[in-house]
Amino acid sequence: MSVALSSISKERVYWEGQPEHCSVDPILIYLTVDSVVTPMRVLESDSIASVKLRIQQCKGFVVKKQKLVFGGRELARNDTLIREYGVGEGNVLHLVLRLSDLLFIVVRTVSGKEFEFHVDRHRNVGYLKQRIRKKGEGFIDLEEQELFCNEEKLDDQILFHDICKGGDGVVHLIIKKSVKVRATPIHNDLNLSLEALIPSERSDQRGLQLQVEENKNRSKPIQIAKLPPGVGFWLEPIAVNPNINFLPFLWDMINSTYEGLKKGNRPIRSSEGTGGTYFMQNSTGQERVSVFKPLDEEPMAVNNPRGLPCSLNGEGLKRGTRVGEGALREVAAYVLDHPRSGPRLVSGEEIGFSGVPPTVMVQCLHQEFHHPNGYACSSKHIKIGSLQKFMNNDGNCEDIGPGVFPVEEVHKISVLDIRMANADRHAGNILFRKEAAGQIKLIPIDHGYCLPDKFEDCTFDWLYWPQALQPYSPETIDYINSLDAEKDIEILKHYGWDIPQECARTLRVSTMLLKKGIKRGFTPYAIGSIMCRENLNKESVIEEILSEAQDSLLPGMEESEFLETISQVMDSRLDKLAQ
Ligand SMILES: Nc1ncnc2c1ncn2[C@@H]1O[C@H](COP(=O)(O)OP(=O)(O)OP(=O)(O)O)[C@@H](O)[C@H]1O
Repeated sequence: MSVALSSISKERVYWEGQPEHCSVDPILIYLTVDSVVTPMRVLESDSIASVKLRIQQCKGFVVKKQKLVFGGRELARNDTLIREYGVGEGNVLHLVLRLSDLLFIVVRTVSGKEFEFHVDRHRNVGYLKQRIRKKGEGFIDLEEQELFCNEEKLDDQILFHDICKGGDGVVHLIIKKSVKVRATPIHNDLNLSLEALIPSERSDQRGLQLQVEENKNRSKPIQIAKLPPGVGFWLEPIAVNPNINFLPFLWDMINSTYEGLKKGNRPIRSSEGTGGTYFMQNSTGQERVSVFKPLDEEPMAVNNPRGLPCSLNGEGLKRGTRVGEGALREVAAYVLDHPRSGPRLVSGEEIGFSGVPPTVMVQCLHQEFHHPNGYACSSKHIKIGSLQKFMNNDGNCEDIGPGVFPVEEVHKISVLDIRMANADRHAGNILFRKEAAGQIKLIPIDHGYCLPDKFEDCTFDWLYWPQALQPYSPETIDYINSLDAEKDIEILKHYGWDIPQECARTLRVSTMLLKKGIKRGFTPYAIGSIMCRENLNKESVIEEILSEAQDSLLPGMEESEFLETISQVMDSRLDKLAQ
């Protein structure tokens, strides 16, 4: 693979901690991040986890925020050796950083009093002022504040994202009355200083000062983006089947997103995720109402904003998926997440058994989306993608230990992932919310890699959570028994997705496995383990079952006969496992 991509950073080629006595010769590979290419030496026998650790040591990017991609495939298994993924001398690895949308902000007054806030990097300065007002009532008069950056007044509308271009940093604010401001951008962190007067200090006529300091390595001033005024937009649901009426709550989501755009509240691109994910705001701009994921910005798609190369053969980042089909799969996951009372078109209920947020296919036009080849307000630039309800949350499951999750919450996710053969269930794709009673609710998101046409990349982080070892409750067993893969395929067709035969087979086989598993009293762990590979090169039990059935496949055999064979092979394998 060619590496003449851009300037090569002058960092050390050799890693610190490289064992000198190492018997295996190191290989030279190239790491690209933000279009900067860094040569690095690693051992072919290094695991993905140790390569990530080296990247953390060298570049400071926290391991769990790293996603490595090579040859169009995510190097998702941390315990796998890089040579098992086929990485060799001279190859290029793409590093995608999943930055947190939350910034940690410390506001300090001149008297040294400190307040701490977690503020979304897409919030503006005005929003922070409101938070300060609530928290610091009585000693900070925000009416008198003026915030400046680089000697320019910081408008209330300016987003922290535009101030803090680097990683998920800590932001220090000091409030004063002077308008002198200095700003220095930094690589990972941004340190803002905003000094405020407490009432007794106001009399000394000291003013407000915002300083941006920190990171010694870079000195370029921050460019605060001056957004042009809104130039038009478009948002419309796509219904392939004109007989389908969108349920009222879906219209609410679409309409409030539309109103937000109409009021000029621009889509905000998430810092997390490998594809383009945009938070859509309501008409006041104070709330997020939906999340738009355009097809052409998916990982490996032509307009991916994270610098990932285009797929060469059309395969997506996970085996058995196609680039440009993520939105379809997102919608399919919602459509098939039936409420306990039955399919949504009958029950009309918003949230299904597993809690997938309401999702529809839309077309949307806005200049804020990624248009690397220029933008014009024309139908040529309309993007098609999934629009999903924004779910208020307190973070994702990577942020906290799984011990606090209720068993039923983990089980509902396991049911979804097994039947959809989800190839992207890492803990970051489960949001959590603390309910009023202190209970934790899990919200599964990001289903663009479900229903692959092969099981190779299925991985479930919950497999290693203690709740996965608990048996399913009778209610969950009833729900599983009510599932019908044939009806599901019909429902998808009704919604406009004539699912390819191989993906339909995945749905049939995984639903079959789930049902046969619970009949034998298997736990989510036992069923999930059958579906996931233990390591990269060892086929999973489900893959072995399919191969065995394939071997007895006769020319001209109908799909139904093939499934019958799979069923028999599966029975005998499961019976052995049950012994
Ligand atoms: N429905 C939702 N409600 C609230 N936040 C959401 C929702 N969907 C996505 N997000 C936020 O947007 C971020 C990026 O979304 P998402 O994970 O779907 O993108 P992606 O590019 O597919 O990511 P990944 O790298 O995990 O494949 C998530 O980490 C989450 O914080």
